[in-house]
Amino acid sequence: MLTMKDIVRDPDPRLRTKAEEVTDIDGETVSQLKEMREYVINSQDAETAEKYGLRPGVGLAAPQIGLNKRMLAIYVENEDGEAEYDYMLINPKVKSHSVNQTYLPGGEGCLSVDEDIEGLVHRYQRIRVTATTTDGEKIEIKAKGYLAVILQHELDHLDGILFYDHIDKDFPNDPKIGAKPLE
Ligand SMILES: O=C(O)C[C@@H](Cc1ccccc1)[C@H](O)SCc1ccccc1
Ligand code: NI
Repeated sequence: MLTMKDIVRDPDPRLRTKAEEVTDIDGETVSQLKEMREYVINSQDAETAEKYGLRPGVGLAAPQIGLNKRMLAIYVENEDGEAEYDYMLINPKVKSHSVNQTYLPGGEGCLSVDEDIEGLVHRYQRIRVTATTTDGEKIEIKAKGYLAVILQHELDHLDGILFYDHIDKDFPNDPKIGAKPLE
C-alpha cells in the first residue's frame, strides 16, 4: 500500500513537470492507479490513517508518487459513508469551463506541500472533463462545486502546477470580483 514515504514533496522537480499522456493502459498502469485510489480511501479511514501516518486526501495525481503519467484518483464519501465521487481518470482533458469562479474559503492544502500556505485559490465553478477509464472506456464528467475544485487541483498536478501558484501574492485573502465561496 502507498504511504507518506511514497508521496513526492515540493520542491521536488517531478512536481513541476508536465506529465506524459498514457499511451498503453497496461496492467502496471491500472495497478498503479488503483494503488493511488486505495491511498485516498485509506487516508480517510481514521484508524488506517493513524496506524500508517497517512495525511488525509480526497485526490491524488500520479506525479505525486513520482509517476510521469497523466492520471489521477478522486474519492469522496457522503455522510452515510458511501462513495459520492469515485474516479480513476487516465489522460483527463478539460473540454470547457465556466467563466465564473469559486474558491474554498479556508484555502487549499496539498499532500505534496508540507507547509500550510494561506490564501484563496480561485477555481472555475464548473468544468467539463473527458478521460479514459481503467477499462479503456471514454467518459465525460460535468463537475461543479467541490468535485470541480478537487478535479482542478489534481489536473494542475499533471501540468506541474501547485495550488499556491494561484494565490495572489499581494492580496492572498481577497476574493476576486464575482467569485463565489464554496460553502
Ligand atoms: O494533494 C492532493 O492533491 C490532495 C489534495 C486535494 C485537494 C486539496 C484542496 C482542495 C481540493 C483538493 C489534498 O490532500 S485534499 C486535503 C483534504 C483532505 C480531506 C478533505 C478535504 C481536503
Ligand atoms: Ni495536491
